Amino acid sequence: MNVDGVPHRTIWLAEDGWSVEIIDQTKLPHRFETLRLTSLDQAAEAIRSMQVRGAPLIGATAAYGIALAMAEDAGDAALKAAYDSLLATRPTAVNLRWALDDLYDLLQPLGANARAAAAYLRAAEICEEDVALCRAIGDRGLPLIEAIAARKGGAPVNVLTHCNAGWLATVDWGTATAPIYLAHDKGIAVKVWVDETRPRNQGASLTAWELTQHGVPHAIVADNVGGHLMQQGLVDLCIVGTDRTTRRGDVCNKIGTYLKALAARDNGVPFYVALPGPTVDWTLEDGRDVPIEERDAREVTHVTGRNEAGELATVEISNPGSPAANYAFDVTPARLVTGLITERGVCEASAEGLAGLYPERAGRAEGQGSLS
Ligand SMILES: CSC[C@H]1O[C@H](OP(=O)(O)O)[C@H](O)[C@@H]1O
Repeated sequence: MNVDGVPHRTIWLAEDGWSVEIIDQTKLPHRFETLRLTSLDQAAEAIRSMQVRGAPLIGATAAYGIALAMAEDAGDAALKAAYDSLLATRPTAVNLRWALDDLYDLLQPLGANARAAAAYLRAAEICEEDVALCRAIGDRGLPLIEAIAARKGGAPVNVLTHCNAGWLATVDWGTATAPIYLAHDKGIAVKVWVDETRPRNQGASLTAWELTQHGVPHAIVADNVGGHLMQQGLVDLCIVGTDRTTRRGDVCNKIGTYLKALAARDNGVPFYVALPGPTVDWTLEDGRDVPIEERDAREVTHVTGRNEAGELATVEISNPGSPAANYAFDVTPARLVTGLITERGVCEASAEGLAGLYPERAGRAEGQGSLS
């Protein structure tokens, strides 16, 4: 999407043809800085430190991480070590394992001298595929917003979203935001309630920044406000992203998503989840089996922002010495999900719904072991 009017993606091959550039999302919204990755370790650290984040973007970065590793050493041991190193960065987004398996299955049969070129080619393909998948999610989700707009006779469609499932979470377009961007570009009045999304504040710092860049009306709200907005009839639709959705439609997403789904159900607000095919984990049935990342407690006890002097600073916001728990994701059971917006269409959050859109994958899933 555009940054100050200039088209950008979140990750791209540098002009030297081998290093990889990313937007350093830990600096947003106060600094727009790009970072050049020149090694496997830098790619792994970019994922681990959330310089890049969001399931599809994590997958794309991992793919380029393998390519960077192959550029240095394309031997069997190096390939396996790169796979293991990147897999260990973050446990929840299934796109990470999906991309690593894709690259490994492609490269393992090749001779070492062919692996680097093949890896870079496939990483670029994964990025292009993600852009197309997310754009298609926009097309598939747009009618949901249009139908509400028609009912409201021109009054804004109020959409609540959680965390950042925007173009910063993908290579471009985003998942939850793709229908919003298309509706806005089509002249439909939308207003986005942006959950700040503690503790990393991806909503307040990333989604709000994206929407501002695109000119989409929005308001940041504290995470605990959403239920009140729904009770007051101020939310017409919830659209969130996901890091891993099981084959029966259980949705693992940023912590707090489950609570929003409960409030939506209690208030009759449609609750949709937007995802591309690679975010479905066909090997898992029950969402309670999805590995939930626990991150550093310091992300809860401290916050980074811009001080009065305009400098980025980190401050302690909690009682010094008090322990903190930092669960990064939760699972929304399929029964609370109105529908899944995928690049192939909108379906029920159920095994039948997903199998109907992805018959070739549902069939293969029988008997597969679970992905970690
Ligand atoms: C389109 S995937 C976006 C998904 O990823 C975010 O998690 P994180 O920022 O920790 O990578 C969040 O769960 C979003 O919904």
